Amino acid sequence: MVSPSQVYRSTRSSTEESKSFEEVVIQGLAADGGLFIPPSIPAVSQETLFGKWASLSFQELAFEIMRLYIAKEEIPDSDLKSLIQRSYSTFRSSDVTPLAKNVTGNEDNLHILELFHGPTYAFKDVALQFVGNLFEYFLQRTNKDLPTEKRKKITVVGATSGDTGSAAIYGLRGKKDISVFILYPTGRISPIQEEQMTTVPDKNVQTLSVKGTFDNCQDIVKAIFGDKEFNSRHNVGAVNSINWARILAQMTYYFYSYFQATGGKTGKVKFVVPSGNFGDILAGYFAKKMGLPVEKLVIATNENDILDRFLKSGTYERSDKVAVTLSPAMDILISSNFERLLWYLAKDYEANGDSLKAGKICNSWFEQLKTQGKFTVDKAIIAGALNDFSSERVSNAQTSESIKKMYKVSVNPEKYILDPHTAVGVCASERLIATDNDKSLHYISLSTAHPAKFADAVNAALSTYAGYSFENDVLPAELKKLSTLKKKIKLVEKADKELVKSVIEEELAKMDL
Ligand SMILES: Cc1ncc(COP(=O)(O)O)c(C=O)c1O
Ligand SMILES: N[C@@H](CCOP(=O)(O)O)C(=O)O
Repeated sequence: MVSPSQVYRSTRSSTEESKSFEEVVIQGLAADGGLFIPPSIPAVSQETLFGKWASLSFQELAFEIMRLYIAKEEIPDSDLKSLIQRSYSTFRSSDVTPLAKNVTGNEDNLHILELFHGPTYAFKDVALQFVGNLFEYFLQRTNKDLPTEKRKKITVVGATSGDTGSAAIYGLRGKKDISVFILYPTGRISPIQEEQMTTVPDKNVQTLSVKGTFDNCQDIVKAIFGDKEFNSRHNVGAVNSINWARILAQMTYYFYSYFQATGGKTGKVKFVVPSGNFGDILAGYFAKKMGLPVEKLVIATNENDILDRFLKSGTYERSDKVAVTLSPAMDILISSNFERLLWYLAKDYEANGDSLKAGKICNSWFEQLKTQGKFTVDKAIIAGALNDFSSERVSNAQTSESIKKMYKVSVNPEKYILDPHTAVGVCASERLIATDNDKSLHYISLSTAHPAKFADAVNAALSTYAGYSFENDVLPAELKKLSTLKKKIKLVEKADKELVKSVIEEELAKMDL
């Protein structure tokens, strides 16, 4: 039987309509512009968590979690297990997401959750290796026994500020019946990120370098999903965290690292998450709501601080201009996934648990955002959000200082090198350690990328230290060789939906898949 957490609805819908897991993965964004969510979050008992889940491997845990959100009728146990095994066999660590415990060695209980051991050295691999295999699985099943001309094909269109793009490309390269188009803002991603995306020779992949910002790219992608005619012609698929499967796959590491930090027991844990589009920390929210006893989820932002401002004021307001920071993957004005959290808050604190009403409320907020550039929520909503979240804003200078400090004080291992996004989280963690002043708390600070991806920021912080060498200490051989490979980039001179659509059609014809 299909359980309530295995059917989905749009955050903006006020009708009874619901969708299956396969439908939401393939469709990506709801037709009304909302995001898909399971209206009911499954509860896991403390006995199951600490009596069973605490001793599972990463892959076993992923299976238990995903099973709660995907009906057996859609993916049988054996197929789901094999999808999970294949997805994490590409990681360089047997733990998939290892926890560097007590990096500062003292009694801070500061643990760094290393999420960068996948093929593209960023946390996105944890979800996108799985999503790539999931697309392939659903398409193979749909196309089984169909003649070539009748096969369903998917055109993936994604926006990136650097990391999603390469993780999506590595998850989908060479996959049958799938073409991939990734939009990124020209000049606003790091050289290694650009090399990772543009040196993949597979003919089903094309990167589009768009003159504009990440938000321009993300807006174009969402508008393309809303373009009924284009969408029905090309079956547009999503790899951004608007795709529910991204959030689902990220839940595993919250449970797994919690058990590693506490030795499999109940403990006091805060997760500190460098945040931009709110996809990563949202997975932590689901873990908490499922029953993982987390004290707080801490949103760490850079100078693009819409989330921090919202939690402090109750107003969600788009700034006029994106700040260029040392953590460019978080240079985002609108946090796409925040809409999912707002739906649960509306349901719990304004709609008396009524999903249809929550959709109506959410829809009116996002209408206001579109027409007035902002909306304000009731105090009860903010109070509800503060039960689960707190936030910290970290400046460029503090980010750089955090990289330096960790290099100097780390003992486990010594001279630990943070990427600038991770440094935003670590800076926030250190503030909390000082203000909480509670030795029983564990701080799990999420490390979202390998430092090699952000050479300029890391070198600017560390190059004056005797003995430090980026080439020897930071850069993996696999990334070193990228600069020697041929690049495949298509420049898009204007951030314009129609122009992007025509480029995609032109390139699709050339791919001839
Ligand atoms: C390295 C890195 N850190 C942090 C983030 C922020 O994560 P999220 O957008 O899920 O909040 C991103 C981009 O998404 C990223 O690439
Ligand atoms: N920081 C991201 C931006 C896209 O976010 P997503 O999580 O919604 O895919 C990136 O690196 O591209």
